[in-house]
Parts: sequence; structure tokens; C-alpha cells
Amino acid sequence: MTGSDRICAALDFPTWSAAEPFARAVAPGVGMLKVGLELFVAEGPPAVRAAAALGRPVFLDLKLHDIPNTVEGAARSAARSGAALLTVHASGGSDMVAAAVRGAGPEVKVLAVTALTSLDDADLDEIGLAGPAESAVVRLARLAVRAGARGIVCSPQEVHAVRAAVGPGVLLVVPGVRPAGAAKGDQSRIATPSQAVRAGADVLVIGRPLREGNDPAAAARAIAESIQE
Ligand SMILES: O=C(O)c1cc(=O)[nH]c(=O)n1[C@@H]1O[C@H](COP(=O)(O)O)[C@@H](O)[C@H]1O
Repeated sequence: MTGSDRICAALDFPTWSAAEPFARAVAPGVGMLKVGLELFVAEGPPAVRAAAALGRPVFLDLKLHDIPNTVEGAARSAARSGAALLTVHASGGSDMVAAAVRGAGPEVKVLAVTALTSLDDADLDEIGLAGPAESAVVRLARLAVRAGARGIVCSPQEVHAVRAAVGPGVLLVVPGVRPAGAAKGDQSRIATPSQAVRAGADVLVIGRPLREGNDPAAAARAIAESIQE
């Protein structure tokens, strides 16, 4: 895998017309494009199709979390959009993750989000996921993989432990990635791209560090070079 193959660029924009120039600029230098809640709520499946037309697999990040029957239906609808990957929250439980896998069908990889990278140990404690983060994340990752998830979303700080727990065949997708010196924003559990890859990340989800400069393609190139093996 080249460095650029490992980068997933987050299209966190309010409309497709706002996202398109960025998506076109970064697509040749990344392995995947992510349509998340902001864009999907505004534009729906056409945004997934427009992103896929740029020639990269699309990760539809809906972080589904509801009763199993509802999630199964939502995953079935999401699969019709042409997305290659779809997120659900592992904390929805085994039956919910299994329902998402059924709904998504064989063409769409269900990824389970463990504990959001914006949460620190105190936040996790407050929502009842008593820390340290790593133990909650590993527990949720195991549950999700047992229920059929083909990938796990976790922070770079837990990726090593998650890899040890779930083995080599599971795709580890890692947001909360900040090149040295980049603003942390609302992220808590962060590391640099090269630290994340060395710890075992397969894919790095990167948004603001690519979007905030005036040359997203150059930003993607610099990150790709920093993780080239
Ligand atoms: O599922 C995700 O992609 C995700 C999970 C998570 O725990 N944390 C997280 O930041 N993300 C997403 O990853 C992207 C990170 O964006 P930046 O913080 O701007 O690099 C956003 O699109 C988030 O929605």
C-alpha cells in the first residue's frame, strides 16, 4: 500500500458544490473519500454518487446507532447509494452491528466506531465507559468483530491494542490524526500520521489538516510522503 492509498479525505462540507473543488483536488492523491453527516444530511445519496464518480471508493460515515431493525433498513438503503464502507456505533450492541452487516450486504464493509476520538478519559467516564480509553475501545472492537464488522474505527492511541485483539484481517480506520503542529480542534486522542501507521492503522481519516490550507493536494502529498513505507 502506498502512503496516498492509506489516506481517506473527509468531505465535511455543507453542500456538494462546496465540497467538489476540494474533492477534485485531493482525489488523485488519496485512497478514499468520506461523505459524513454534514454533507449526507444536506444532499443524500447523490453526494455519494458524485464522490464515487471521482474514481475513489466512498466511505459513508453515518455512525448509525438505533434499534437493530431500524439500522438494518438504514444500512440496506445506504448500500444502494454505492458506498463501499459504512459506519455504525459499536455501542449499539452485537445485535445492532449484526443487523447492519445483514442490511449492508456483501458489497459494503461495515466499520464499527468504538469511542469517538473527541472523547478523553474524563468524557468516557461521564458516559459510563470507565477508562482508560483503551480498555473500552478494545472491548467494543471485539464485540463488533464477533458480530460481523469488517473494520474498526478507533483513535491512533488504541490502534496497537485493537490490532492485537482482533488480528490481521480487520481493517483499522483511524481518525484523530494531526501532522506535527496542526491544530487539534475538538479532537482529544490524537497522534501524527506516521505514529498512527506505525501503530497499525490501515487507513487514516483526515479532514481539517487537508482542508484548512490553501493547497489540499500538496497537504495530502506531504502526509503521504510521511507515511510511505
Ligand atoms: O467515523 C469517523 O470517521 C470518525 C470517528 C471518530 O471517532 N472521530 C472522527 O473524527 N471521525 C471523523 O473523522 C473526521 C476527522 O476530521 P478532522 O478532525 O477534521 O481531521 C471527521 O469527519 C469525523 O467525523
